[in-house]
Amino acid sequence: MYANAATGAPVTVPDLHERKRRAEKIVSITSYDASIAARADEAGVDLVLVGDSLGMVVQGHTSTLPVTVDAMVYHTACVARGLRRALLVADMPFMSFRDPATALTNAARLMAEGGAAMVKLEGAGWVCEVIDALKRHEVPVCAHLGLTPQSVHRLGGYRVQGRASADAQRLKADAKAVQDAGADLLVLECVPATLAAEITQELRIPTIGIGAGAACDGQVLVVYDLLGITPGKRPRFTKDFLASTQSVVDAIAAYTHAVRSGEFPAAEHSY
Ligand SMILES: Nc1nc(=O)c2c([nH]1)NC[C@@H]1CN(c3ccc(C(=O)N[C@@H](CCC(=O)O)C(=O)O)cc3)CN21
Ligand SMILES: CC(C)C(=O)C(=O)O
Ligand SMILES: [Mg+2]
Repeated sequence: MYANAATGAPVTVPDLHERKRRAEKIVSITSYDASIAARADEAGVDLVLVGDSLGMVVQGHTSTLPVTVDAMVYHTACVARGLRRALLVADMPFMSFRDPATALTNAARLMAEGGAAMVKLEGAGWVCEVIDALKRHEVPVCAHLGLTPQSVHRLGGYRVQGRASADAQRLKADAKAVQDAGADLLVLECVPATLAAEITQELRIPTIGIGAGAACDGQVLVVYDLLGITPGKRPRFTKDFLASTQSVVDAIAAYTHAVRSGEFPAAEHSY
């Protein structure tokens, strides 16, 4: 049984590492407000992410780049008031972690004003030095590799990453590098399922997939995607869980169950 879901005890960073050891899936969704956060907590979600996707799904921009630290702090504080048990993770927005000193200042705001227990940041390379600085100052870190939406102008669109073998090798090396730099968790976004499976097996730290297949140690979805609210063409990796349930809590609970049982994501949601 999932200890924290059964006991109501708060989810901690060591709990997530224990989950990987026991092969128990980690369930995560995004939230941007107290009401959805409360429903996610009630449905048994382990980790709630205040994603910079809020720039697109809340603010209506076409990318995540316009999101400010002030906006992230505001939404993180809103979500914190809705949570009792789930671990609260906040995205560091574009340019907010461009050097270690800036990253420390902004992570401090997300934690002290927003109530986040962990921050997430996209990339490897020079980002490893930032991860190391955050960890030395007791900030738990989630790394994020594969499709990193803050890189949309370099990537040329929201496309699957790591399909060519050279790209796959670089992604594996980056995953090891962020782990060695001190990351506690790794989000893998839009990468082939076989590559995500190999990275998950090679790493000590848990991987959380979005469009990265079922072998990851956990899954995350943008909450409006799993409630079928997002307008326009939906990415392959999403599923509307509200379509077959009666309420928002039931839909989030159905997603939670489907991740824990390994039913979601299926092959049709993977690359
Ligand atoms: N509503 C929402 N859901 C998300 O998952 C999400 C956001 N917004 N905004 C920030 C980023 C952008 N994301 C995206 C957006 C589009 C695709 C997409 O259309 N992917 C194609 C892949 C095409 C290919 O094969 O390369 C797909 O059809 O799934 C993927 C991730 C993920 N994130
Ligand atoms: C989709 C997740 C991983 C994210 O980074 C976001 O919501 O911003
Ligand atoms: Mg994000």
